[in-house]
Amino acid sequence: MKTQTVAQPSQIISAPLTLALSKGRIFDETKPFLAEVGIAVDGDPETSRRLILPTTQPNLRVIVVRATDVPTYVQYGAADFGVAGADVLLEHGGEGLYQPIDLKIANCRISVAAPEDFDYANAVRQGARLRVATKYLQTAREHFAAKGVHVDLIKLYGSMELAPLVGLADAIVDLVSSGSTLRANRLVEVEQIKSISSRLIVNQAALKLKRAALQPLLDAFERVAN
Ligand SMILES: Nc1ncnc2c1ncn2[C@@H]1O[C@H](COP(=O)(O)OP(=O)(O)OP(=O)(O)O)[C@@H](O)[C@H]1O
Ligand SMILES: O=P(O)(O)OC[C@H]1O[C@H](OP(=O)(O)OP(=O)(O)O)[C@H](O)[C@@H]1O
Repeated sequence: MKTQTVAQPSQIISAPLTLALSKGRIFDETKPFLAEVGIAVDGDPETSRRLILPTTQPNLRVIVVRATDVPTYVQYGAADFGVAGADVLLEHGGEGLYQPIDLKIANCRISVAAPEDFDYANAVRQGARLRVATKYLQTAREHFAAKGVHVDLIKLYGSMELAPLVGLADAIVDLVSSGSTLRANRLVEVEQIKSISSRLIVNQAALKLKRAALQPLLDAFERVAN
């Protein structure tokens, strides 16, 4: 990721825009993209309960939503654009969204993991029916269907690593980055399904109706990403 200095923000946003971000890594890792065009967010979602944050550019505000909700806000036009992980976009389906830029942030992978003492390869070979816990039902369903593995999927909303430790599931489908969460819970990654990074997503109608306002920001995001 490289940064450059370009035009003053007052010159570049010609209509009111709303950017949807989730707090944590997406918020933190999006800040350098805004800094590229001289914009800073006024407020910190880690310490503030405010969900609408102004920025140093009067025509840009940030809304703070759950990571899984970012595509929904953008799809319905409640936000003009946003940043969402490919994992979240795969589950959402991408309807109504234009996905122009891979920002190459929040990099990880979505994988199958199982307890160290579970012979996953053998279970698959023998055609066993596996119980798999995940919040990524769509991705998991497609992955196992493509392999011809029969699975019962159990929907969870977090802490997937716990499920095999207490007998809820044989395996999980979850995000892996450093691998430390798996190691801490004596799980091993048995299959990598897909590399994940975050994308800029834009409401398709906003792209047409607010193109002049959005384009300089899209250009700046593209410059920083590449
Ligand atoms: N350990 C990780 N390392 C790198 N990127 C990650 C990691 N975990 C998640 N991500 C990426 O960052 C995105 C946001 O993750 P984050 O942990 O902030 O939200 P979340 O808790 O998964 O979402 P929600 O609050 O909706 O359940 C994920 O969708 C994924 O693309
Ligand atoms: O391989 P690792 O580096 O351990 O990262 C993987 C963990 O990160 C994600 O969780 P979450 O976003 O809740 O965890 P984090 O914010 O603490 O990374 C994911 O659901 C894993 O639990």
